[in-house]
Amino acid sequence: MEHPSSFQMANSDKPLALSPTQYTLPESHRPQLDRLVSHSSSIPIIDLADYADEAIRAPASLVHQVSRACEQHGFFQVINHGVPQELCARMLDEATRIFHQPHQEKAQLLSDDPSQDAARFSNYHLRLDNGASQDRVNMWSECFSHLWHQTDDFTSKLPPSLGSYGEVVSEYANEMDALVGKLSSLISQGLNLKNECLKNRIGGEPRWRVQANYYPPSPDPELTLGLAVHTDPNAITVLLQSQGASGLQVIHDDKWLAVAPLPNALVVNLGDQIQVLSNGRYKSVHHRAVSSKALRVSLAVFYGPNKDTMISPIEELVDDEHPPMYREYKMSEFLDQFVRQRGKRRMAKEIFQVQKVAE
Ligand SMILES: O=C(O)CCC(=O)C(=O)O
Ligand SMILES: [Fe+2]
Repeated sequence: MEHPSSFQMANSDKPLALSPTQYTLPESHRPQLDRLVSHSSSIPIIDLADYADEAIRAPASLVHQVSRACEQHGFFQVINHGVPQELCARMLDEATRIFHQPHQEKAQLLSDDPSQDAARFSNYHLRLDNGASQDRVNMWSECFSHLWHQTDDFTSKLPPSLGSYGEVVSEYANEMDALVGKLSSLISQGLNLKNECLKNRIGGEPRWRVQANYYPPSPDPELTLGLAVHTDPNAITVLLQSQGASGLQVIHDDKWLAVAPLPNALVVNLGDQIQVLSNGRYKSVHHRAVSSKALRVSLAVFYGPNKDTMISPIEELVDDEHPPMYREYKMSEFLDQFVRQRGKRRMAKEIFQVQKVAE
């Protein structure tokens, strides 16, 4: 058995052993997998077959399904989403391959700086409260992330060592652009807004970030975590996950709900900016990735406002009965907060919440 040292988990060809200090969660932070709410219930599954063009009004039943999912779960899966199945498979293969590159190649892109926009490998951690015998625990995962721009030279900005990853992610991200267009239109319609309202508020030069997550088989899934509980800081996230092992869990009614990988489905979740723009009507929901005995790979595409964009609740959603829940802020302010609270259960949007005045 091998103890994974810094960032070589995906490179080991032997089963990994748990080092007691680096990756083992103290009892107070273990995932308590046996307390999971039953696998029979899940997040909504929404069929997009009847919605091909973001500019047209969607059938009322579809808008209703999306709106209910956004209000009640903040998460749903989409099927018949228009992204070719063969491309999704290639994308996951490429993501898996880059984690298997020789460690020396990956080490050159290793960075602990969360504000870095260029491609980087990293490993998340959980900061423990003062007084615990250890102050941090590494997550049982490796991540690779970078910004994506819809420009011709995007792939040339990625390190050449990544090989064909660049072309595939570019093709995939173009598909995400089309899908996110449909999703933001449906979400706008659910809020009784014009189709293009959310897209306009997020802005003509949105920030797109891609993050591949590699979760190696864990010797004891009860003692490790793939990704600690968090909400996404962007507007809309689309997650592609490998088949087989399930790992994503979302909070629903104060309980953990597992999001089973469905063939040919993509997981959609709302990020913090939709909660703010919708004046609290649609929820950015806490989620985490738990470990399992099998390998799991996922690839998240994050769509959100760029750093210069001003964000505040949309005027049409504010009235006497629904006063603004958040003050206006610049997205860079939000991201600064997000980085500052790293390793913790973040409360970034709460910083911008309008305090209720006691009557
Ligand atoms: O891998 C997953 O299921 C979750 C990934 C995730 O939440 C993230 O990258 O923000
Ligand atoms: Fe997430």
